[in-house]
Amino acid sequence: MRTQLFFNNSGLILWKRQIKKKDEDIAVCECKFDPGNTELACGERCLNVLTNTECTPGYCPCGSYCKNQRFQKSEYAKTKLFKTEGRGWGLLADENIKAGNFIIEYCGEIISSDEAKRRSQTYEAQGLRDAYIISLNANYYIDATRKGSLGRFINHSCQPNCETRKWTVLGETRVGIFATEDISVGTELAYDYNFEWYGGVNVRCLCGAPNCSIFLGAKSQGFQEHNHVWEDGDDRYTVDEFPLYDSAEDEPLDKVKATGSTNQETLITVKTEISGLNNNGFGYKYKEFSGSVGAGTVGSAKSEVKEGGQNAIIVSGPKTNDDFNNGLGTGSAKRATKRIPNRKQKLSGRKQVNGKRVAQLFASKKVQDELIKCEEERSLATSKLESVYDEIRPVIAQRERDSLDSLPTSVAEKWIEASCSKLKADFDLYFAVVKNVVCPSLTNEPNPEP
Ligand SMILES: C[S@@+](CC[C@H](N)C(=O)[O-])C[C@H]1O[C@@H](n2cnc3c(N)ncnc32)[C@H](O)[C@@H]1O
Repeated sequence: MRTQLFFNNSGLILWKRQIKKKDEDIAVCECKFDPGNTELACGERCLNVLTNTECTPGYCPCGSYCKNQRFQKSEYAKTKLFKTEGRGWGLLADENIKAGNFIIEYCGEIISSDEAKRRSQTYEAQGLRDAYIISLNANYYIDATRKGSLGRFINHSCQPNCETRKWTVLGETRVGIFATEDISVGTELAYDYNFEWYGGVNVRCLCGAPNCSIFLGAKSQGFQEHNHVWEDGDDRYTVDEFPLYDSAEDEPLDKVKATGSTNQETLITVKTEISGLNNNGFGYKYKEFSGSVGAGTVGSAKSEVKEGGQNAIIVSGPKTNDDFNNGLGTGSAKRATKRIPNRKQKLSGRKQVNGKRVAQLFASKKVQDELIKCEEERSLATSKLESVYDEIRPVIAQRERDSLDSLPTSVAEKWIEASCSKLKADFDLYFAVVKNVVCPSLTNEPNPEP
Protein backbone atom coordinates (compact mmCIF):
# COMPACT_ATOMS: atom_id res chain seq x y z
CA MET A 1 0.00 0.00 0.00
CA ARG A 2 1.36 3.44 -0.88
CA THR A 3 -0.27 6.64 0.24
CA GLN A 4 -0.79 9.78 -1.75
CA LEU A 5 -1.63 12.86 0.30
CA PHE A 6 -3.49 15.86 -1.05
CA PHE A 7 -3.19 19.21 0.70
CA ASN A 8 -5.30 22.33 0.53
CA ASN A 9 -3.73 25.79 0.13
CA SER A 10 -3.04 26.05 3.83
CA GLY A 11 -1.03 22.86 3.83
CA LEU A 12 -3.68 20.79 5.57
CA ILE A 13 -4.31 17.27 4.41
CA LEU A 14 -7.47 17.32 2.32
CA TRP A 15 -7.65 13.70 1.50
CA LYS A 16 -5.45 10.74 0.98
CA ARG A 17 -5.46 7.95 -1.51
CA GLN A 18 -4.15 4.51 -0.74
CA ILE A 19 -2.42 3.11 -3.76
CA LYS A 20 -2.18 -0.64 -3.58
CA LYS A 21 1.34 -1.79 -4.14
CA LYS A 22 1.91 -4.39 -6.78
CA ASP A 23 3.01 -7.71 -5.33
CA GLU A 24 6.44 -7.36 -6.88
CA ASP A 25 6.93 -4.00 -5.14
CA ILE A 26 6.38 -5.43 -1.68
CA ALA A 27 9.60 -6.12 0.17
CA VAL A 28 9.52 -9.78 1.17
CA CYS A 29 12.34 -11.02 3.35
CA GLU A 30 14.17 -14.30 2.90
CA CYS A 31 13.86 -15.51 6.46
CA LYS A 32 13.41 -19.25 6.79
CA PHE A 33 10.75 -19.97 9.32
CA ASP A 34 11.75 -22.60 11.83
CA PRO A 35 8.72 -23.91 13.77
CA GLY A 36 11.15 -25.25 16.38
CA ASN A 37 12.63 -21.82 16.99
CA THR A 38 10.02 -19.14 16.52
CA GLU A 39 12.29 -16.63 18.27
CA LEU A 40 14.31 -16.39 15.08
CA ALA A 41 11.37 -15.23 12.97
CA CYS A 42 12.47 -11.96 11.34
CA GLY A 43 15.19 -11.12 13.83
CA GLU A 44 18.09 -8.77 13.32
CA ARG A 45 19.32 -10.57 10.21
CA CYS A 46 16.01 -10.22 8.38
CA LEU A 47 16.55 -8.29 5.15
CA ASN A 48 13.62 -6.03 5.93
CA VAL A 49 14.87 -5.31 9.44
CA LEU A 50 18.26 -4.41 8.00
CA THR A 51 16.63 -1.83 5.77
CA ASN A 52 14.26 -0.43 8.45
CA THR A 53 11.23 -1.82 6.64
CA GLU A 54 8.46 -3.70 8.38
CA CYS A 55 7.28 -6.98 6.90
CA THR A 56 3.91 -6.95 5.20
CA PRO A 57 1.31 -9.29 6.76
CA GLY A 58 0.36 -12.00 4.35
CA TYR A 59 3.68 -11.81 2.54
CA CYS A 60 6.22 -12.58 5.29
CA PRO A 61 7.44 -16.21 5.22
CA CYS A 62 7.29 -16.27 9.03
CA GLY A 63 3.54 -15.55 8.98
CA SER A 64 2.07 -14.69 12.36
CA TYR A 65 5.42 -15.37 14.05
CA CYS A 66 7.07 -12.45 12.25
CA LYS A 67 8.61 -10.13 14.81
CA ASN A 68 9.13 -7.35 12.35
CA GLN A 69 5.74 -5.66 12.57
CA ARG A 70 6.29 -3.65 15.74
CA PHE A 71 4.78 -0.37 14.51
CA GLN A 72 1.82 -2.19 13.01
CA LYS A 73 1.18 -4.12 16.21
CA SER A 74 2.04 -1.21 18.55
CA GLU A 75 4.60 -3.33 20.36
CA TYR A 76 5.71 -0.62 22.74
CA ALA A 77 7.93 -0.84 25.78
CA LYS A 78 6.25 -0.20 29.12
CA THR A 79 6.59 3.46 30.00
CA LYS A 80 5.24 5.80 32.64
CA LEU A 81 4.53 9.53 32.71
CA PHE A 82 6.10 11.58 35.46
CA LYS A 83 6.52 15.20 36.38
CA THR A 84 10.05 16.53 35.94
CA GLU A 85 11.77 19.44 37.61
CA GLY A 86 11.41 22.36 35.22
CA ARG A 87 10.89 20.36 32.02
CA GLY A 88 7.19 19.63 32.24
CA TRP A 89 6.15 16.02 31.88
CA GLY A 90 8.61 13.32 31.01
CA LEU A 91 8.48 9.61 30.25
CA LEU A 92 10.16 6.89 32.30
CA ALA A 93 11.04 3.33 31.37
CA ASP A 94 8.61 1.15 33.32
CA GLU A 95 10.62 -1.97 32.58
CA ASN A 96 14.22 -2.70 31.64
CA ILE A 97 14.71 -1.89 27.97
CA LYS A 98 17.51 -3.38 25.94
CA ALA A 99 19.71 -1.30 23.63
CA GLY A 100 18.18 -1.19 20.15
CA ASN A 101 14.65 -1.99 21.31
CA PHE A 102 11.67 -0.16 19.91
CA ILE A 103 10.12 1.99 22.64
CA ILE A 104 7.20 3.84 21.10
CA GLU A 105 6.00 5.44 17.90
CA TYR A 106 6.00 9.22 17.63
CA CYS A 107 2.41 9.76 16.53
CA GLY A 108 0.64 12.94 15.50
CA GLU A 109 -0.86 14.83 12.61
CA ILE A 110 1.05 14.74 9.36
CA ILE A 111 1.46 18.24 7.99
CA SER A 112 3.39 19.89 5.17
CA SER A 113 6.51 21.94 5.86
CA ASP A 114 4.65 25.20 5.19
CA GLU A 115 2.01 24.18 7.68
CA ALA A 116 4.71 23.22 10.19
CA LYS A 117 6.16 26.69 9.90
CA ARG A 118 2.75 28.32 10.20
CA ARG A 119 1.68 26.23 13.19
CA SER A 120 4.98 26.70 14.92
CA GLN A 121 4.59 30.48 14.64
CA THR A 122 0.97 30.30 15.78
CA TYR A 123 1.85 28.18 18.82
CA GLU A 124 4.64 30.56 19.69
CA ALA A 125 2.35 33.58 19.35
CA GLN A 126 -0.14 31.85 21.61
CA GLY A 127 2.50 31.42 24.27
CA LEU A 128 2.49 27.66 23.91
CA ARG A 129 5.98 26.87 24.88
CA ASP A 130 6.24 23.12 24.62
CA ALA A 131 6.91 22.18 21.01
CA TYR A 132 5.91 18.84 19.54
CA ILE A 133 6.62 19.09 15.82
CA ILE A 134 9.26 16.78 14.39
CA SER A 135 10.27 16.13 10.84
CA LEU A 136 9.00 13.06 9.04
CA ASN A 137 10.93 13.57 5.82
CA ALA A 138 12.02 16.45 3.61
CA ASN A 139 8.42 17.51 2.94
CA TYR A 140 6.31 16.43 5.88
CA TYR A 141 6.24 16.90 9.62
CA ILE A 142 4.48 15.19 12.50
CA ASP A 143 2.68 17.52 14.88
CA ALA A 144 1.88 15.91 18.22
CA THR A 145 0.74 19.14 19.88
CA ARG A 146 -2.90 18.17 20.14
CA LYS A 147 -2.83 14.51 19.27
CA GLY A 148 -0.17 11.96 19.84
CA SER A 149 1.10 8.98 21.74
CA LEU A 150 3.02 8.97 25.02
CA GLY A 151 6.06 9.50 22.77
CA ARG A 152 5.21 13.20 22.73
CA PHE A 153 6.24 13.42 26.38
CA ILE A 154 9.82 12.30 25.83
CA ASN A 155 12.14 15.16 26.70
CA HIS A 156 15.42 16.21 25.16
CA SER A 157 18.85 15.39 26.51
CA CYS A 158 22.26 16.31 25.18
CA GLN A 159 23.33 12.91 26.54
CA PRO A 160 20.39 10.80 25.37
CA ASN A 161 19.55 7.15 25.91
CA CYS A 162 17.18 6.96 22.92
CA GLU A 163 17.04 8.15 19.35
CA THR A 164 14.44 8.61 16.63
CA ARG A 165 14.53 6.22 13.70
CA LYS A 166 12.50 6.21 10.54
CA TRP A 167 10.89 3.03 9.37
CA THR A 168 8.94 2.17 6.27
CA VAL A 169 5.66 0.59 7.30
CA LEU A 170 3.37 -0.61 4.52
CA GLY A 171 4.96 1.94 2.23
CA GLU A 172 4.70 4.89 4.65
CA THR A 173 7.46 6.49 6.67
CA ARG A 174 6.90 6.38 10.41
CA VAL A 175 9.04 7.60 13.26
CA GLY A 176 9.87 5.50 16.29
CA ILE A 177 11.87 6.09 19.43
CA PHE A 178 14.50 3.40 20.01
CA ALA A 179 16.83 2.74 22.94
CA THR A 180 20.47 3.45 22.15
CA GLU A 181 21.68 1.79 25.34
CA ASP A 182 20.35 -0.60 27.96
CA ILE A 183 17.87 1.42 29.99
CA SER A 184 16.89 0.28 33.42
CA VAL A 185 13.42 0.57 34.86
CA GLY A 186 12.73 4.00 36.36
CA THR A 187 15.17 5.85 34.07
CA GLU A 188 13.90 8.88 32.18
CA LEU A 189 13.81 8.38 28.42
CA ALA A 190 15.36 11.16 26.37
CA TYR A 191 16.52 11.71 22.82
CA ASP A 192 18.46 14.49 21.17
CA TYR A 193 16.08 17.00 19.63
CA ASN A 194 18.78 18.34 17.35
CA PHE A 195 17.97 16.00 14.55
CA GLU A 196 14.29 16.08 13.76
CA TRP A 197 12.78 18.70 16.03
CA TYR A 198 10.92 21.70 14.70
CA GLY A 199 11.21 23.72 17.88
CA GLY A 200 9.45 27.00 18.46
CA VAL A 201 10.46 29.31 21.26
CA ASN A 202 14.05 29.11 22.35
CA VAL A 203 14.17 27.12 25.52
CA ARG A 204 17.13 26.87 27.79
CA CYS A 205 18.07 23.20 28.04
CA LEU A 206 17.85 21.79 31.53
CA CYS A 207 19.11 18.30 30.72
CA GLY A 208 22.09 18.79 33.01
CA ALA A 209 24.51 16.88 30.76
CA PRO A 210 28.12 18.06 30.92
CA ASN A 211 28.10 18.60 27.16
CA CYS A 212 24.76 20.48 27.20
CA SER A 213 24.30 22.67 24.14
CA ILE A 214 22.49 25.37 26.19
CA PHE A 215 19.42 25.69 23.98
CA LEU A 216 16.97 22.97 23.15
CA GLY A 217 17.40 21.73 19.60
CA ALA A 218 19.89 24.53 18.93
CA LYS A 219 21.17 22.68 15.91
CA SER A 220 17.79 21.57 14.60
CA GLN A 221 16.34 22.92 11.39
CA GLY A 222 13.40 24.54 13.18
CA PHE A 223 15.66 26.41 15.53
CA GLN A 224 17.84 27.64 12.70
CA GLU A 225 14.84 28.72 10.65
CA HIS A 226 13.37 30.63 13.55
CA ASN A 227 16.59 32.30 14.46
CA HIS A 228 18.55 33.29 11.43
CA VAL A 229 21.15 34.50 13.77
CA TRP A 230 24.21 32.54 13.01
CA GLU A 231 25.83 34.55 10.26
CA ASP A 232 28.70 36.80 11.24
CA GLY A 233 27.74 40.44 11.42
CA ASP A 234 24.04 39.66 11.47
CA ASP A 235 22.75 42.32 13.80
CA ARG A 236 19.64 40.29 14.50
CA TYR A 237 21.91 38.20 16.59
CA THR A 238 22.41 40.25 19.64
CA VAL A 239 22.12 38.65 22.97
CA ASP A 240 19.89 41.45 24.17
CA GLU A 241 17.25 40.58 21.59
CA PHE A 242 17.60 36.88 21.96
CA PRO A 243 14.32 35.54 23.33
CA LEU A 244 15.26 33.19 26.08
CA TYR A 245 12.95 30.98 28.01
CA ASP A 246 14.03 29.33 31.19
CA SER A 247 11.60 26.56 31.96
CA ALA A 248 12.61 26.60 35.61
CA GLU A 249 11.22 30.08 36.01
CA ASP A 250 7.56 29.26 35.78
CA GLU A 251 7.22 25.91 37.37
CA PRO A 252 4.90 24.44 38.44
CA LEU A 253 3.27 24.13 35.06
CA ASP A 254 -0.26 25.24 34.63
CA LYS A 255 -0.50 23.13 31.52
CA VAL A 256 -1.49 19.94 33.19
CA LYS A 257 -2.88 20.75 36.56
CA ALA A 258 -2.17 18.21 39.22
CA THR A 259 -5.18 17.90 41.44
CA GLY A 260 -6.21 15.21 43.80
CA SER A 261 -2.75 13.78 43.89
CA THR A 262 -2.50 10.21 44.89
CA ASN A 263 0.20 7.96 46.08
CA GLN A 264 -1.12 5.13 44.05
CA GLU A 265 -0.38 4.65 40.45
CA THR A 266 -3.24 5.90 38.34
CA LEU A 267 -4.06 4.19 35.13
CA ILE A 268 -4.37 6.47 32.17
CA THR A 269 -5.68 5.75 28.77
CA VAL A 270 -4.19 7.72 25.97
CA LYS A 271 -6.20 7.95 22.82
CA THR A 272 -3.82 8.36 20.00
CA GLU A 273 -3.87 8.25 16.28
CA ILE A 274 -1.22 6.65 14.21
CA SER A 275 0.60 9.13 12.05
CA GLY A 276 -1.65 9.25 9.05
CA LEU A 277 -5.26 9.33 8.15
CA ASN A 278 -7.63 6.46 7.87
CA ASN A 279 -9.23 5.43 4.68
CA ASN A 280 -11.84 8.16 4.47
CA GLY A 281 -9.07 10.69 4.61
CA PHE A 282 -10.48 12.72 7.47
CA GLY A 283 -11.32 10.65 10.47
CA TYR A 284 -8.44 9.51 12.56
CA LYS A 285 -7.69 6.00 13.44
CA TYR A 286 -7.52 5.93 17.20
CA LYS A 287 -5.64 3.42 19.20
CA GLU A 288 -5.75 3.10 22.91
CA PHE A 289 -2.65 2.76 24.94
CA SER A 290 -2.33 2.32 28.60
CA GLY A 291 0.29 3.85 30.74
CA SER A 292 0.46 4.90 34.29
CA VAL A 293 0.96 8.21 35.93
CA GLY A 294 3.80 8.30 38.41
CA ALA A 295 2.99 8.05 42.09
CA GLY A 296 1.77 11.26 43.63
CA THR A 297 1.66 13.18 40.41
CA VAL A 298 -1.73 13.62 38.89
CA GLY A 299 -5.36 12.82 39.35
CA SER A 300 -6.99 14.93 36.72
CA ALA A 301 -5.61 17.05 34.00
CA LYS A 302 -6.78 19.90 31.80
CA SER A 303 -6.33 21.02 28.21
CA GLU A 304 -5.04 18.22 26.03
CA VAL A 305 -5.27 15.87 28.90
CA LYS A 306 -8.86 15.66 29.99
CA GLU A 307 -10.49 13.80 32.75
CA GLY A 308 -11.95 10.70 31.30
CA GLY A 309 -13.80 8.91 34.02
CA GLN A 310 -12.68 7.40 37.23
CA ASN A 311 -8.95 7.17 37.54
CA ALA A 312 -8.58 7.82 33.86
CA ILE A 313 -7.38 10.72 31.84
CA ILE A 314 -7.66 10.84 28.12
CA VAL A 315 -5.46 12.68 25.75
CA SER A 316 -7.97 13.53 23.10
CA GLY A 317 -7.86 15.62 20.02
CA PRO A 318 -10.23 16.81 17.36
CA LYS A 319 -10.99 14.33 14.68
CA THR A 320 -10.16 16.48 11.69
CA ASN A 321 -7.70 19.14 10.80
CA ASP A 322 -10.56 21.64 10.68
CA ASP A 323 -11.57 20.78 14.21
CA PHE A 324 -7.98 21.16 15.10
CA ASN A 325 -7.81 24.65 13.75
CA ASN A 326 -11.08 25.70 15.29
CA GLY A 327 -9.97 24.28 18.57
CA LEU A 328 -6.74 26.16 18.57
CA GLY A 329 -6.55 28.80 21.17
CA THR A 330 -9.43 27.45 23.15
CA GLY A 331 -8.18 25.65 26.14
CA SER A 332 -4.93 24.81 24.49
CA ALA A 333 -2.01 24.27 26.75
CA LYS A 334 -0.35 27.53 27.53
CA ARG A 335 2.64 28.63 29.39
CA ALA A 336 3.50 32.27 29.24
CA THR A 337 6.60 32.85 27.20
CA LYS A 338 8.92 35.12 29.04
CA ARG A 339 11.37 37.11 27.03
CA ILE A 340 14.44 38.65 28.43
CA PRO A 341 14.72 41.85 26.45
CA ASN A 342 18.16 42.88 27.47
CA ARG A 343 21.12 42.06 29.53
CA LYS A 344 20.64 44.88 32.03
CA GLN A 345 17.25 43.55 32.90
CA LYS A 346 18.58 40.05 33.26
CA LEU A 347 21.46 41.06 35.46
CA SER A 348 19.98 43.83 37.51
CA GLY A 349 16.25 43.77 36.85
CA ARG A 350 15.48 42.34 40.25
CA LYS A 351 14.46 44.69 43.03
CA GLN A 352 17.63 45.96 44.57
CA VAL A 353 18.18 47.72 47.84
CA ASN A 354 19.82 51.05 47.23
CA GLY A 355 22.64 51.07 49.80
CA LYS A 356 23.24 54.78 49.63
CA ARG A 357 19.60 55.57 50.26
CA VAL A 358 19.41 53.08 53.11
CA ALA A 359 22.56 54.61 54.61
CA GLN A 360 20.75 57.94 54.96
CA LEU A 361 18.23 56.27 57.27
CA PHE A 362 20.87 55.69 59.88
CA ALA A 363 21.75 58.50 62.22
CA SER A 364 25.28 57.26 62.79
CA LYS A 365 27.99 58.50 60.43
CA LYS A 366 29.94 55.29 61.07
CA VAL A 367 27.04 53.11 59.86
CA GLN A 368 26.42 55.41 56.90
CA ASP A 369 30.06 55.09 55.81
CA GLU A 370 29.95 51.33 56.21
CA LEU A 371 26.84 51.02 54.04
CA ILE A 372 28.12 53.47 51.41
CA LYS A 373 31.33 51.44 51.18
CA CYS A 374 29.32 48.22 50.74
CA GLU A 375 27.22 49.89 48.06
CA GLU A 376 30.32 51.04 46.18
CA GLU A 377 31.78 47.57 46.29
CA ARG A 378 28.54 46.17 45.02
CA SER A 379 28.44 48.67 42.11
CA LEU A 380 31.96 47.65 41.22
CA ALA A 381 31.07 43.93 41.32
CA THR A 382 27.97 44.61 39.19
CA SER A 383 29.93 46.43 36.49
CA LYS A 384 32.58 43.71 36.53
CA LEU A 385 29.89 41.07 36.06
CA GLU A 386 28.32 43.06 33.22
CA SER A 387 31.61 43.44 31.43
CA VAL A 388 32.39 39.73 31.82
CA TYR A 389 28.92 39.06 30.43
CA ASP A 390 29.65 41.26 27.40
CA GLU A 391 32.95 39.50 26.96
CA ILE A 392 31.69 35.92 27.12
CA ARG A 393 28.49 36.16 25.07
CA PRO A 394 30.37 36.41 21.75
CA VAL A 395 32.45 33.41 22.85
CA ILE A 396 29.26 31.44 23.46
CA ALA A 397 27.87 32.58 20.11
CA GLN A 398 31.06 31.62 18.32
CA ARG A 399 31.06 28.18 19.90
CA GLU A 400 27.45 27.69 18.89
CA ARG A 401 28.37 28.61 15.33
CA ASP A 402 31.24 26.14 15.44
CA SER A 403 28.93 23.50 16.91
CA LEU A 404 31.10 23.24 19.99
CA ASP A 405 29.14 22.30 23.02
CA SER A 406 30.91 23.32 26.18
CA LEU A 407 32.52 26.61 27.15
CA PRO A 408 36.28 26.88 27.62
CA THR A 409 37.09 26.48 31.30
CA SER A 410 38.84 29.86 31.47
CA VAL A 411 35.65 31.61 30.27
CA ALA A 412 33.45 29.67 32.65
CA GLU A 413 35.82 30.41 35.53
CA LYS A 414 35.73 34.11 34.79
CA TRP A 415 31.95 34.09 34.83
CA ILE A 416 31.77 32.12 38.06
CA GLU A 417 34.30 34.40 39.73
CA ALA A 418 32.45 37.57 38.72
CA SER A 419 29.10 36.09 39.78
CA CYS A 420 30.50 35.07 43.16
CA SER A 421 31.97 38.54 43.77
CA LYS A 422 28.62 40.08 42.95
CA LEU A 423 26.79 37.68 45.28
CA LYS A 424 29.30 38.38 48.04
CA ALA A 425 28.92 42.15 47.59
CA ASP A 426 25.13 41.80 47.74
CA PHE A 427 25.40 39.68 50.83
CA ASP A 428 27.81 42.12 52.55
CA LEU A 429 25.45 45.03 51.96
CA TYR A 430 22.36 43.21 53.17
CA PHE A 431 24.22 41.80 56.11
CA ALA A 432 25.46 45.26 57.10
CA VAL A 433 21.91 46.65 56.95
CA VAL A 434 20.41 43.80 58.95
CA LYS A 435 23.23 43.84 61.47
CA ASN A 436 22.80 47.56 62.12
CA VAL A 437 19.03 47.37 62.34
CA VAL A 438 18.71 44.23 64.39
CA CYS A 439 21.78 44.49 66.59
CA PRO A 440 22.72 48.16 66.82
CA SER A 441 24.45 47.21 70.04
CA LEU A 442 27.15 45.51 67.94
CA THR A 443 28.19 48.89 66.63
CA ASN A 444 26.90 50.78 69.67
CA GLU A 445 24.74 52.90 67.41
CA PRO A 446 21.07 53.85 67.75
CA ASN A 447 18.47 52.31 65.46
CA PRO A 448 17.54 54.24 62.31
CA GLU A 449 14.37 56.31 62.21
CA PRO A 450 11.48 54.10 61.12
C1 LIG B 1 8.03 17.11 23.00
S1 LIG B 1 7.75 18.08 24.42
C2 LIG B 1 8.24 17.00 25.73
C3 LIG B 1 7.15 16.85 26.77
C4 LIG B 1 6.94 18.08 27.62
N1 LIG B 1 7.90 18.09 28.71
C5 LIG B 1 5.53 18.15 28.17
O1 LIG B 1 5.35 18.39 29.37
O2 LIG B 1 4.60 17.99 27.41
C6 LIG B 1 9.07 19.21 24.26
C7 LIG B 1 9.03 20.33 25.28
O3 LIG B 1 9.43 19.86 26.57
C8 LIG B 1 10.30 20.80 27.21
N2 LIG B 1 11.64 20.17 27.32
C9 LIG B 1 12.00 18.99 26.80
N3 LIG B 1 13.28 18.71 27.09
C10 LIG B 1 13.75 19.75 27.81
C11 LIG B 1 15.02 20.07 28.38
N4 LIG B 1 16.06 19.25 28.28
N5 LIG B 1 15.15 21.26 29.02
C12 LIG B 1 14.10 22.12 29.13
N6 LIG B 1 12.87 21.87 28.62
C13 LIG B 1 12.69 20.70 27.96
C14 LIG B 1 10.38 22.01 26.26
O4 LIG B 1 9.42 22.95 26.67
C15 LIG B 1 10.01 21.42 24.91
O5 LIG B 1 9.42 22.37 24.06
